[in-house]
Formats: sequence, structure tokens, C-alpha cells
Amino acid sequence: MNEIPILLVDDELRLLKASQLLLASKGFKNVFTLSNSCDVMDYLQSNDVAIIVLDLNMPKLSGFDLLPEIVNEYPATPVIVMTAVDETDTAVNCMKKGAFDFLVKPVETERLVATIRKAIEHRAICRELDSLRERFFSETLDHAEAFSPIVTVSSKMHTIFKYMEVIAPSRQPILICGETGVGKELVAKALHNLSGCSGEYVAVNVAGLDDTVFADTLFGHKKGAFTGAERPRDGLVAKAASGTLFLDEIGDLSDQSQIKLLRLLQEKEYYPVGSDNPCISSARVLLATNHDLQKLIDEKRFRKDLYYRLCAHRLVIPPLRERLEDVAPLLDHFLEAAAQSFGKKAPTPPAELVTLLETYPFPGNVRELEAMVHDAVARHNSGVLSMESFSNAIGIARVAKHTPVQKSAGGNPLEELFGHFPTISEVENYLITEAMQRAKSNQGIAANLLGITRQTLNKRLQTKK
Ligand SMILES: Nc1ncnc2c1ncn2[C@@H]1O[C@H](COP(=O)(O)OP(=O)(O)OP(=O)(O)O)[C@@H](O)[C@H]1O
Repeated sequence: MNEIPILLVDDELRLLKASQLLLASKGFKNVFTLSNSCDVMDYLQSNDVAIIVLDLNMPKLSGFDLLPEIVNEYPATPVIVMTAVDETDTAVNCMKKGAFDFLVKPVETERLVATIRKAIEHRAICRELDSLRERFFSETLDHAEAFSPIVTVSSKMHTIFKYMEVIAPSRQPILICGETGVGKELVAKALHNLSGCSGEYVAVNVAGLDDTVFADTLFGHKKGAFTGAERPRDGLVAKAASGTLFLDEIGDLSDQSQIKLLRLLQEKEYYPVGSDNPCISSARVLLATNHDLQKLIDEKRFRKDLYYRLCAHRLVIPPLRERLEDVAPLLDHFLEAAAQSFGKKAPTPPAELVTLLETYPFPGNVRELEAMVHDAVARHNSGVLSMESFSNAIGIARVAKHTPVQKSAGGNPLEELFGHFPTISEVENYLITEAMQRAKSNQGIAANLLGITRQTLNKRLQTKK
């Protein structure tokens, strides 16, 4: 249910009651009414109101006179004007005086609900902007405890955390993007904890679900909806009522499922399988993908309208190779966790291990680092942790990833790099210099990067001098 307080002002009592009931049926349960326009300013002073729907023609004090007063005192509260007068001049005047929108009676239900939803979004975005302005200059997080499971010292991640604090309380969907293993699910959980939602956090991976299974999983079904549906069953949207529904891997959804998802996000409505009666969702939806959705749109595999609906709040979690400062604290964190799970004492990592790890691009991101550490601790017996299992894992991954060099659009990459077709000795010198730089002059690590022994590298370095 939508808790946002809405105030309807109209001198026609019957119309007020009908609108209140209609909005309640659409999930707006905090709708208040006033039939005397003279009471509005007093009411606003002592009550929290998010949206006002205001009639223009009222005795004593007209909506036209009241509008500038409200806009002046409560500039952040959108006022939707409703009137029986369908005149362009009136509409233009109301908009000039600061009305959010102008509707002519009788208003279609869908139009009224859509305008109210638009006003709610507008208000939320204005609030977020204010909050962002405030947070922009502040270094500290208001709810640092919500981020404690996410180990990081990266300033990029810290900026994302600040933005998360701003958008978490809104009820708008949030799209979390990033390569596999960057921690999108941890981010989703943190958003739920920050949101203040009283309901459950419910996560589901929707990759590979065909449309029927998608609908049944999310929306549930009516008794007899299909063979075997002997009892009605709630779906995950109902389970996440007043809480958070996290849909992982949405880049793989079928077109039909994308349409259902769009309806859920836009109208907050869904149909259990086999039912013609829509249900209203009160779950906040978070979504994640490791696909480039823009590319999927170009390939006609993802709907543009759904993408635009998701884009309002988008978090892009950087890959580990773009926040190398996180490698060391993550290494310590995973060493501790792995040692605990094996009932061992946390081993001391060799001094050059972080440098070795920093040379590796981690296509599997934090998950890959976690697995490497787990494996190394499993093999570890005593003393200093061996570099070998890390070097092996990195070496194997590098060989597996090796792909022939593609010619760039502009011509031969070697010629672009050197300005001419280079000699073997020029390429060798270039590679050795680059590897030594990446390995912070550690010859063992540079040799590993180059796929040669340390002795061979040492000899080449001697002859280079
Ligand atoms: N910053 C971090 N601190 C601690 N653990 C992390 C961090 N980032 C990721 N992890 C761990 O790495 C693993 C992968 O994280 P998660 O499942 O959140 O990634 P993901 O981006 O959702 O991946 P996928 O796209 O494959 O679903 C998990 O075990 C998670 O606990």
C-alpha cells in the first residue's frame, strides 16, 4: 500500500468521497479530504501532506486564490488542479502560479492515478536532489552500519554509498549494474537495510526463467490456474509486501516477462496466473544486471520503455580492477573468513602477494578473489601463506583468457603503439618495462606476468642495462 499522504480539496462532498474510494482501490490509503477551502492552510500547518489535489471553483476561497498561497508556503508539495472549466487560459494561469498539473473534470481514473504517481515521483526526486546537495559536502555516512558487510576503502564506493543513503528511502526501483562478482547483491541488501521498509527482503534470480515460471514465481497463481495448481499460492511480490524484492540478472528476461515487469513497476499492479483481478504491490523493487542494457536494446533484446523506467536510479558498481586499493583489505577479510571456516589460524600473507594480485584484472571480481583465497587457505598448513596457489590460479586464468590480438579499426595495433612495425627487441623491451611497472619492480611477479622464469627476466634486465 502507498503510505504517501494526499489531500483532496473540493466543495462537492460526493466527489470527494468517490475520489477517496477510487484512490484507496488503487493502493493509496492515506487520502484525506477537505470540503472547505478556508481550512486548507491550517490543515497543512499541522499535518504532513505530500500531494494536494485542488478544485478551482469553490465558494468563499477559490482554488485559484489558494494556489499561490500553498506554492509559496509549501514549494516542495506538488498541487494538481482539477476543474470543470476546460479553458486554455485558466490552465496556463494555474501552471504559471506553480500548479504541478491541470486536469479537467470528469477525470478518468487512470489519468488521475497516473498524475498522482508522477507528482509523487517528482516530489521524491526534488527531495533527493536536496539531500544530495547536502551530502555532497559531507564526508561521513549517516548509516555506516548498513554498509559493514561491504569491505572497501575505495572513494568510488564511498561516493556510491552516499548516493545509496539518498535514494534508499524512496519507493522507486533501483537498477544495480556491474560485472559479475562485484557485490551487487550485497549492495541490494544494504539498500533494503537503509530503506526502513518493515517487510522482508526477498531475492530471486530470474535468469533463464521462461515467462510462465517468471509469472508464477513472482505473482503466484489462482487455484486451478493450471494442471497441478490445486491450491492458490502467493508469489514473491506478495512475500515482499512492504519490503524489498530483489530481481537479479534481469538482462535475460523474455519480452513477455519484461512487459509484466514494466506493469508492476509502473502501475504497481500484477495478475496472479489464472486471475483477472489485479493485485496491488507494496514491494520496493531492486534489480541487477551484469549485461550492458544499452547494447541489449540495440540488439532488440531489452525493451527501451522498461530501461527508461529503471534508469531514474542507477548504481554502477566498479569492477575490482578499477579500485585496486580494495584488494588488500578484501584479502585480509577473506583470509580471516576462510581460516575461520576451516578452523585454522588466519595465515600471514607474503608481503608481495598484494602486488601480484594487483597485476591481475580479476574478470570474476571479488567473487574470484574470494575463491582464490579460500583455495589457498585450504592448502595452507603453517607459517607464511604460499604465493604458489595464487600464481597458479592467475596463470591458468591468463592462459584461458588468451585471445589472438584483433586488428583495431585504425590498422595494426603494434604500428599504432610504436609508430612503425616494431622489431622483436623493441617489443621485448616494451613488455619488460610495462611488466616491471605493474609489478612495482618485483621481478618474481613481473616474470609471472611475462610467462618466463625469474632467472630469464633477470638476465634480460642485465643485458638491457
Ligand atoms: N566489497 C565486498 N566485501 C566483502 N565481500 C564481497 C564484496 N563484494 C563482493 N563480495 C563477495 O563476493 C561474492 C559475490 O558478491 P555478489 O553475489 O554480491 O556479486 P554480484 O555482483 O551480485 O554477482 P553476480 O552478478 O554474479 O550475481 C559474495 O560472496 C560476496 O559476499
